[in-house]
Amino acid sequence: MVETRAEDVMAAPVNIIVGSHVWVEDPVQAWIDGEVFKINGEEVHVQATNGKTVVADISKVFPKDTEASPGGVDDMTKLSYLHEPGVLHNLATRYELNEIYVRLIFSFPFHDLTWSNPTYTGNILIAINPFQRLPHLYDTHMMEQYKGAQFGELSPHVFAVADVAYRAMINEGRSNSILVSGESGAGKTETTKMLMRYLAYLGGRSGVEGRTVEQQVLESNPVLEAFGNAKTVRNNNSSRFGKFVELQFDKNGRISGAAVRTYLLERSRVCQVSDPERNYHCFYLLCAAPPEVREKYKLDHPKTFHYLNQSNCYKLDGVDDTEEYLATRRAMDVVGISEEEQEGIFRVVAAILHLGNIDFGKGEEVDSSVIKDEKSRFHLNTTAELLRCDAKSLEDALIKRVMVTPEEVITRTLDPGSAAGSRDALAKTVYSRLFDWLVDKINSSIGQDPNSKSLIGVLDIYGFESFKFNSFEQFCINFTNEKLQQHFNQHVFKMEQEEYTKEEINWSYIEFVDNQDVLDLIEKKPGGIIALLDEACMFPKSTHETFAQKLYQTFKNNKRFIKPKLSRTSFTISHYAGEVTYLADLFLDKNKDYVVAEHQVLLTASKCPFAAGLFPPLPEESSKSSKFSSIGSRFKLQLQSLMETLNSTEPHYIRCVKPNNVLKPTIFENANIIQQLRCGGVLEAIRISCAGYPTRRTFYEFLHRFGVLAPEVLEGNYDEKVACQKILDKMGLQGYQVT
Ligand SMILES: Nc1ncnc2c1ncn2[C@@H]1O[C@H](COP(=O)(O)OP(=O)(O)OP(=O)(O)O)[C@@H](O)[C@H]1O
Repeated sequence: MVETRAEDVMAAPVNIIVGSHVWVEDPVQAWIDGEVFKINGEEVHVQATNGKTVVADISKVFPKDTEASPGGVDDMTKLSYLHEPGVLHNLATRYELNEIYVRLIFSFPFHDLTWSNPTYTGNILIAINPFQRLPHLYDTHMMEQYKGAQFGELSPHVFAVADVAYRAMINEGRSNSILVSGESGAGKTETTKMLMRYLAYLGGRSGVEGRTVEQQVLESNPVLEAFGNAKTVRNNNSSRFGKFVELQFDKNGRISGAAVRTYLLERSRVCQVSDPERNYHCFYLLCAAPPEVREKYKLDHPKTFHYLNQSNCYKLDGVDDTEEYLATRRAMDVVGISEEEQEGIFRVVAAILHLGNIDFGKGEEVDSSVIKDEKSRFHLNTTAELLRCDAKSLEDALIKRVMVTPEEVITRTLDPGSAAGSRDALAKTVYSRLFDWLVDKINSSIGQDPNSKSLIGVLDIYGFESFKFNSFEQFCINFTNEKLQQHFNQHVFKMEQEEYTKEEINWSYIEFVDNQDVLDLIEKKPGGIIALLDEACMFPKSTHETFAQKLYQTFKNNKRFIKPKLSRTSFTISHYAGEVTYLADLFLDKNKDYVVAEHQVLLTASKCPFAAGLFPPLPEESSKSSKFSSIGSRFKLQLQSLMETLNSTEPHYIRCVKPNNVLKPTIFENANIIQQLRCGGVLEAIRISCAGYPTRRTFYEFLHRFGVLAPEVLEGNYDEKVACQKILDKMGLQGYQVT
């Protein structure tokens, strides 16, 4: 078999001659194809098929495969030229035919072209969101087909990934993980659900009635979605948290337990929504509940609530909130949330809405406030009723702060702005505690299998983000992606090296982008950004400006850190996927992770066991000691533990791609997709792959395709292998291997 390195066959300028069919860059289309009509030194003149004439540097001109299959190929490594325009064109061709999956197999010099003994390790499945239901792709018939099918025999599919992970687990007794990534709206959650359905199908108990583990796992999705998903500009059903679902299997390959871990719920959404987005689904579905429920909670149309009416969007196309309410209740039944608990949950949700309607006016004393009017008083009383706490205590907890000094106890009042801030802080805390409670409940009700030796984990986590304005949330998200990228690099790199050594193939060190320096910049202790942020949060006099100055000083010579000119509070990190500028303005507030003592006391004393249960009394010690906890550091620890779990598994990668920003079928935006392939590490994987030996051909295939280059060789009566060697020598190619 002949293996050629990508550089040798694809980008070599020597291949580009007048008459060559090529790809050239285009500011609008990203890449356009055409024919070379003139070459002037390094300058290549191309007549593009869209009528344009383009002059490009020869290093930016790539050969086009004129013999490419009109339907595209299901595996990128079957492309003759594995370069960016080729990859993009292949995806576009397939997407047009509603073939939304393409795989990229890392190129190891397996001799066996039938792929009868491959591992799925090192493959990436690229999934392009179809933005339309394709039921035939996911029905039971399809699941039956993929069950135990030889890898590569059927088209690429999420089921194939899950099937390989499951088989690998059964056969080798190893844990596996499937990492699903992509930007918001790319299809991660849908993909994850499909994976879970298929794994439940493989590892479920057929014909068992009642609440099985697999049913509970599947039904935990609608519950988590009702409380953790919202409509955003980028996705009508956007998960505002990261999720790792761990399915545990017994020795017979049956699902015996499961655990859900969640990451960083977006708390600010509870009290701040911008048009045309929505708050979390649960608020709207409760406002659309049957009349007796709404009456009980004194609910009205969402537009009457401050936390919902900051945006004009109340309804979602094609979604009936009343039906969603009932479906959520049913799902809660299945996952084992009792009637009483459900009552408590919705009472808390309603209380948050009423809480948001409490406004404050100026009090008589300086910097003090009062409940603004009768309407606010009504909502204050209703909130207290729903939370089963004393209305006066609630009022005090919102507008007063008690400070205990060694000498005396001082009561300080808050001005109306601070009181509103205190109200919002309470709403966010209660909501995030509620969400964590749901996750814990789902976990305890599904149950863990302590005897399970192997698991399959599915990670559905936010992809790299870079907006016009980026804040602490994007910082944490991009930190996550740096971690995952490092995991990916290490895995692929290690694996390639092992394969090459096994095959006794000469290879040079593949220089891949190592992002350890970015990770150090962010998480190193002491001295990394998270550590400096914690320090700033602990120091009472810090402001976002002093924090930013500290960063500028500390990382003056760090090549991954840039201080933007003219800015006093923003900083830029050079991430693996590109530069992102963060506004430090809210970093300190957003990093602080403490519950106002007055809020804690208020809710601990609630007569509603459910609400009080969300605020267990703090152990004596921790309330006294000033042990500092921050969102950033806690998240860092969570990520560390996730990485440890992932490192003990065999990973499989699915990169979801969002083909357009209008969320419509059939629209394929080249530049947008290229950007995602870059951020998602796909192009990097191709680069690593190209540095190896990605193009594999049997001797027969090679002779058939390239024999024309040396007809005399074909005529000679050579052994196939020798003939291949002669062709390669004649063409002066270097870096190939014949094995
Ligand atoms: N395989 C699919 N078939 C049909 N529709 C899909 C598929 N994948 C995604 N979609 C559509 O795209 C929408 C967005 O997908 P999804 O919610 O899975 O994105 P996401 O990557 O999880 O986004 P976020 O990060 O915002 O949660 C879905 O609501 C659905 O309408």
